[in-house]
Formats: sequence, C-alpha cells, structure tokens
Amino acid sequence: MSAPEQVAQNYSFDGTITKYKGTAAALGGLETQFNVFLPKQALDGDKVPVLYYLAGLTCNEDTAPWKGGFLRDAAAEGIALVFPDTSPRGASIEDEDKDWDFGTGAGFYINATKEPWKKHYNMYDFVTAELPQLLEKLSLPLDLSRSSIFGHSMGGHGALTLYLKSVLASSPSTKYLSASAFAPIANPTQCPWGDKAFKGYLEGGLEEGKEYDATELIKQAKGKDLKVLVDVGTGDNFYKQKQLLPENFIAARDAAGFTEKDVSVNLHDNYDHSYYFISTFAPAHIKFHAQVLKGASKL
Ligand SMILES: N[C@@H](CCC(=O)N[C@@H](CSC=O)C(=O)NCC(=O)O)C(=O)O
Repeated sequence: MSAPEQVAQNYSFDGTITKYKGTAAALGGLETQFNVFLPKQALDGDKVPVLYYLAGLTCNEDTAPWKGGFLRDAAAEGIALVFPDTSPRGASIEDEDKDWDFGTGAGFYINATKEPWKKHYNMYDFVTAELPQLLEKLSLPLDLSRSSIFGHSMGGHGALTLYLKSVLASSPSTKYLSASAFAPIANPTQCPWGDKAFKGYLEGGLEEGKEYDATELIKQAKGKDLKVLVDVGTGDNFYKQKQLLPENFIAARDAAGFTEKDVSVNLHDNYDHSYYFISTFAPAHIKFHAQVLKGASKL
C-alpha cells in the first residue's frame, strides 16, 4: 500500500484542509479520496486527536467540510478531522449508479458479502482499518490512539455502529473513544433504506444486517462504558417517513440500562435533515468529542 497523494490544500482557521487520493485494498483496489483538517496545534508540531466524520447518502468527502461548519470549532479545540467518501466509486457494477440510496454514494459502512458487491463495497474495513493505515503512511502529526467518530444519517448509522462494534470487540482495528450522530438511521434492519441496503449487499440479508444495526448492538453493550450523543430534528422528512427510528434506539438503550448521561438522544422541534440542522448542532458535537479526546491519555 503506497502513501496517498496530495490533491489540494487550503488554509482555514489557522490550520489546513488537505485532500488526498490513494488506492484502497478494502475497496477492491479502487482509488478513493479523503480530506484531513489539521488545526494550528498540529502545524506547530503537536500530535492532535482525530475525529472521523461519516457523511450520508449521495454525499462525498467534500460535503461536510463545505457545509457542516465543523472546522472553526475543531480548530479552537485543537482536533483533527478526517472525512472519507461514502462508498467506492467506479466499481463498474451494473446498476451501481441507478439509485441514490444504493450503490455509489451509499456504501452504508458495512462489508458486503454478496456478489457483485463484495469485492469493492467494504467501507467498514476501509474506515476502521485501512484509512488509519493510510493516515500513518502520511506521517501527519496525529495521535490515532485518541480517535472518535461522528456522522449524519447513513453516516450517523456508520458512526454509531463502528463505535459500538469497537466497544464490543476484544481487539478492534480502531478503538473509538466516543460517537455522535446527526439524524442517524438508528435501526436500519427496520426501515426501508436499511432493508434495501442489507438485502442488496449482504448474503444473509437483514439477519446478517443486525451486526450493523445500532439498536441491535446497543443491547449487546449492556454494562460497557458508553459515550454517545445523538440529535434528531422532528421536522425531518426522513424521520417522519420512519427511516431514522430514534425511538427504537432509545427503547433499546433504556432496556440495556444506559442513561441519558451515557447515551444522550435529543429530539428537536422544527429542525429538518439538512446541513442547516447539522451546522446548528456542530459546535455541541465537537465540544462533546473534545472533552473525551482531550481527557484521554496521550500517545
Ligand atoms: N437525493 C435525495 C436526498 C439525498 C439526501 O438528502 N441526502 C442527505 C443524506 S440522507 C441519509 O443518509 C444529505 O446529506 N444530503 C447532502 C446535503 O447537502 O444535504 C432525494 O432525492 O430525496
């Protein structure tokens, strides 16, 4: 695996945001792009903690840096942000670009087990294992032992599941210290988006999909030390269409004995699914992760 190549760089909030491209074995050798924001502290030589952001359906690595409003707060806290793409691109699979909620832009942060997807559609392995290796190859001033994860919608599902799976695993590729989500798909085995994705990508369909379902995973996490924040707008059309199902996640959280302090889920009147909603709550999410990441012991 060779080091990624720099594609572009901009100066922002006294730090830099840099786009890289590299080939990913987890994505069947396809080229993928990702953005890295480094705060001033990193440019001055400090090893800073890392917060990964997973974007939603139809998005790519640029959506959140452009629209999320995260960079100002990450700069103030001295935290690096890493923005991967949402799926492989250009796998030459028939119908890959037919639907906006399946195929390109809709990788669902899982490892596909079904043909013809399983060679390329492995965003779970890419984000949890290969992306950190690519970051290491770049020799950036990052303390990867202090990593957390957040995301929106499909990416909120990704953030919650990657975090919960890392908490449940005995030796995870990446141990995330906290997770947060804006309007996550919180119970994908019970909603139309998850039904389509899991039946399409996974040989075992919805049953296999339970291992990528935050509402299922939180039940298994009973007794663990969880640090989770979720915000959802009740004016969100996808919430109204029952694609998000935060109530199911809350019920599973309560049944597993977690409190609002461990796993905080907040419903907000009027807010919709857009980046206007995300950017409103962006400062609170960065602060939440900063407290965990900066409280953790340094490398
Ligand atoms: N094209 C779709 C709408 C797609 C959409 O709303 N995508 C969301 C994520 S949805 C869940 O993962 C998004 O983040 N879009 C980017 C943006 O800038 O808002 C349709 O036709 O409804």
